[in-house]
Amino acid sequence: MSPSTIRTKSRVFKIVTIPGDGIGVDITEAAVAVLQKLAAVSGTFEFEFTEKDWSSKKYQERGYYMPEDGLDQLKKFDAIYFGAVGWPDVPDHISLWGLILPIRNALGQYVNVRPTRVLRGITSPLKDCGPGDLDWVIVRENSEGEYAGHGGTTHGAFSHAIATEVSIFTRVGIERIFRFAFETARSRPRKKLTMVTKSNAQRHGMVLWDKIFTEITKEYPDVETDKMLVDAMTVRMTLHPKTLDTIVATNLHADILSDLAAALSGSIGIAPSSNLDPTREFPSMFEPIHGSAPDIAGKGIANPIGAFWSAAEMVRWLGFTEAADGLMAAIENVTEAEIKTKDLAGASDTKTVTEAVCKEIEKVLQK
Ligand SMILES: NC(=O)C1=CN([C@@H]2O[C@H](COP(=O)(O)OP(=O)(O)OC[C@H]3O[C@@H](n4cnc5c(N)ncnc54)[C@H](O)[C@@H]3O)[C@@H](O)[C@H]2O)C=CC1
Ligand SMILES: CC(=O)C(=O)O
Ligand SMILES: [K+]
Ligand SMILES: [Mn+2]
Repeated sequence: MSPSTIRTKSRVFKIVTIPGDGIGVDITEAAVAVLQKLAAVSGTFEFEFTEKDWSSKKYQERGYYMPEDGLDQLKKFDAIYFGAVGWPDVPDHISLWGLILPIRNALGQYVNVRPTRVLRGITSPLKDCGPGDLDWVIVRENSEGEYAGHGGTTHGAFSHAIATEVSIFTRVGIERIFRFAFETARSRPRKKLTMVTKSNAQRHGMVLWDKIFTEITKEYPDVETDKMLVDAMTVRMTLHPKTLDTIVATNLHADILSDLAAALSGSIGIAPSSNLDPTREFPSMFEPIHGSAPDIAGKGIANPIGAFWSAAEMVRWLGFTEAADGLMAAIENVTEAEIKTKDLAGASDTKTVTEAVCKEIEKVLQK
């Protein structure tokens, strides 16, 4: 079959990949292989991948992470697949603010969705916590709050150095993230939303956060709600995981809680994230929640499951629910068969897990 005949049968999605640094490179390569297999087996869509070499290594060579028109380049694609950015020889605030944070901000990706559950075949560090006992979606505010980027440093070289890091909370930003969280909660069987705050100590931004939550709650009478202070939330997540379903939190709080959630579900290497522009004006970006893991980079042992789950979420966002569900089933068949990386107490490397998932995709989707 010539490429033109394939194109008349299926939709071609233009995906830009940014592998970045460390294990970001390994897991992006693995995710692309799995996405290609999924497209081939499903036959209803195709991917055309373009890779950008934007990374800390290139930053050191060229003096920039993205070229000046980098954000405009990204806007031409249907979706962005991201690995991780950050490397020990570049300060972490330079790498984050050179690549990932400008993308999230400039492309209107004000939501970061981070689902977590105990997959089949994976053991939670919590006792008596199997599949179904921990099944959460963390909705992270992804555009403002503690990561607004406002602040400055003066007298930096002196003993009286001063630095500010100003959290920004806007009515527009708070309303839109709560509405998204309520819609997410409403779409899930339990229709339950827990709001995380710290309005006891943070008496301005978090008080506005709480006030607007009370207002928006009235729009969703069918959703059960409760409210947790973030410190106590860590206790509830650990001791009473079954009592939680959908969770909404600020940029910093959700960043921390989602790493904890991943660890409680078995490993940080499993957890996915979707940086979404719900208006769909701009492309959304999909990436595992973990970073570049310099301690295991180059060893071929990174867990690719978080990358595959993120790929599944991308496929779902593009409108292919059956293929996304099929990919998740393939992943869980592989974890259940004990084909797992070291972080999950397994003995398989990245490549072996990737090949096993590709094989399962054929079994699950080629009926
Ligand atoms: N979105 C992004 O690009 C993110 C970037 N970072 C950056 O990544 C760099 C490293 O940050 P860390 O705090 O060490 O966090 P990290 O998530 O890279 O690693 C934390 C620990 O988890 C392990 N780990 C992470 N992913 C794994 C996987 N797929 N399989 C097996 N083990 C895995 C690592 O080996 C390490 O022991 C920093 O430069 C940081 O700024 C951190 C988080 C997100
Ligand atoms: C930067 C980071 O840690 C995150 O987005 O999860
Ligand atoms: K990442
Ligand atoms: Mn994080």
